[in-house]
Amino acid sequence: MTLAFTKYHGLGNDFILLDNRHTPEPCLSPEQAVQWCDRNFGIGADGVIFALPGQGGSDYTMRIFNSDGSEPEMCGNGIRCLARFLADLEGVTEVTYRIQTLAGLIVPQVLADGQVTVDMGLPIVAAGQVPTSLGDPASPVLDLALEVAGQSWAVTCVSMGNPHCITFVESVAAVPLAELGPHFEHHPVFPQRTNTEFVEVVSRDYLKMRVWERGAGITLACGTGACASLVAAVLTDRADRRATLELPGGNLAIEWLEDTQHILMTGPASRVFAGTWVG
Ligand SMILES: N[C@@H](CCC[C@H](N)C(=O)O)C(=O)O
Repeated sequence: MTLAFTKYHGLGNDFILLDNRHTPEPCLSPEQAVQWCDRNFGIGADGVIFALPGQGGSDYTMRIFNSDGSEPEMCGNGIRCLARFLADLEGVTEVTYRIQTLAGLIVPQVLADGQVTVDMGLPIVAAGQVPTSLGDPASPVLDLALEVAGQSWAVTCVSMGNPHCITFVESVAAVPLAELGPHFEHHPVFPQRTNTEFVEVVSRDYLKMRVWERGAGITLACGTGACASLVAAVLTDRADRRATLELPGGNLAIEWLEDTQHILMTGPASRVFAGTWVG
């Protein structure tokens, strides 16, 4: 099979972008996505993103397969990369897209300075919709005790269309992420698994975050995770509604708007190389 692809990253969270605008189904299977994401035997990436035709009035549709082949509902760094990819294909430098995703309609705006601002929609905090079996299904999970790997953690759960479990710690550098991540990801209280963020509050407008992603493991950044972490920090009175989220791969600006209750995320999206798969 011969197929053209382009590699992008958002703060080191890297993706293979495929121009799939002419057919409604992804051109790769989940199994092929696993092969393409392999960093030794394939191209190497945290996921594969498909630019599909629009539906229901949207300009385009985004679908994504994680590097383990699972399909998440949304991807924050990924949708910035998709917006940049589409702008590059269309030869424009400033544009706003309406993108349909499994998490609903998401609106990225490509800016002239190279940044991309995304209206990430509404956060979801009712436990039953994250989803988690922790606490009362109709209420938020805020600093609830959860036993993981023989230790009790105070967790807060937020969905940005995909599930996130946020734990506030004194030092993110001290967290044994590779050891703890799989235990959180596959914990029985998360029926669809979960992304797992550890957050250190530097100030009410500056948070440090590290992430173990569902279906991808440790990544350098997670856009939906940064949004979920800001929401968790506001709900537990640790942060204000606008903050910088410092990730190992760089910084994101996140704001939870008072009027619409939508989350805005601003950050870069970088094109790295284009190639042809000949496997
Ligand atoms: N890194 C992404 C999240 C990608 C999906 C995640 N692994 C999941 O399965 O929910 C982001 O930037 O949001």
